[in-house]
Amino acid sequence: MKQNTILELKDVNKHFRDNDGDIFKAVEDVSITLAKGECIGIVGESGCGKSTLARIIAHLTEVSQGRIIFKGKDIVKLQGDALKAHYKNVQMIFQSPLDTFSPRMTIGGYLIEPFVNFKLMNKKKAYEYAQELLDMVGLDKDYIKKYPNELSGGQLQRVVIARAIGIKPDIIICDECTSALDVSIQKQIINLLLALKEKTDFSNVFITHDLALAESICDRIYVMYQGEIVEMIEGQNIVEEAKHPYTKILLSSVFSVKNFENIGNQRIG
Ligand SMILES: Nc1ncnc2c1ncn2[C@@H]1O[C@H](COP(=O)(O)OP(=O)(O)OP(=O)(O)O)[C@@H](O)[C@H]1O
Repeated sequence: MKQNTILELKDVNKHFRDNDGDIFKAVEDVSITLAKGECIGIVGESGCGKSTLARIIAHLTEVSQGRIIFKGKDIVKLQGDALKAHYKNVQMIFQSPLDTFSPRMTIGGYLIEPFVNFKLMNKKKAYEYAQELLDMVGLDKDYIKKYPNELSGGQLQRVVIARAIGIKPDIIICDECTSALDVSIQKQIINLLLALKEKTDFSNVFITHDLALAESICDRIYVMYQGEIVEMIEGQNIVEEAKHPYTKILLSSVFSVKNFENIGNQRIG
């Protein structure tokens, strides 16, 4: 393990049983590492096991086999209070922000929930902090009183990011966190994540089917195919470095790097 490694998955497997009782291997012998402040990408087509792997990292799904070393300790068997405490360390941002909210809870209520639940601060302090967080993600402080249906998808995703950042986790997992948004809004959210990452130095697991997007923001990319990691590539050089036939197919079918670069160069503030 490298000195600055924050997370290491060693030969992790997740098997499900289908309706006939047969075993289905959703994640097979996956080994990955994540260093402090690093952004790794997990890329692959729908159904290859990306979300299952994300849930394993966040400890929302138990592994069938393998080890998960977080800050030097195996966390696979964490339970009770220790597990509850660990949930603070890893935050997830999902594809569809609206699913994350209860329609009857205000944005303020949503934002203060973890701080009050984890007993990190009292309600008054949490409300003040929630306003700071809204400001940090480029939303007006008055949004605290609004309900989810009064915000756009992009604004809701900013609120989700605000809450995740506010907990000061070591790791943020973004699971297709921009896929449900319009292209221009996607770019704003990515730029926001990059800016916040610079400020707060969290480590990032970025899950996407979009190799171009992964290439533009990740330090390293793991390519996943049918539950296995088939290739690991250092970011920025996917086209030159890709060796595995599956990665090459992804490259040729999923996107045009050139087109994305043209859009990608126009940063939205
Ligand atoms: N709880 C479960 N029980 C049975 N099979 C499951 C379960 N969760 C996931 N799977 C199966 O595991 C495989 C991987 O699913 P997963 O959601 O991890 O893929 P994915 O790459 O994230 O796909 P997508 O991008 O479409 O979400 C799929 O075939 C899925 O049907």
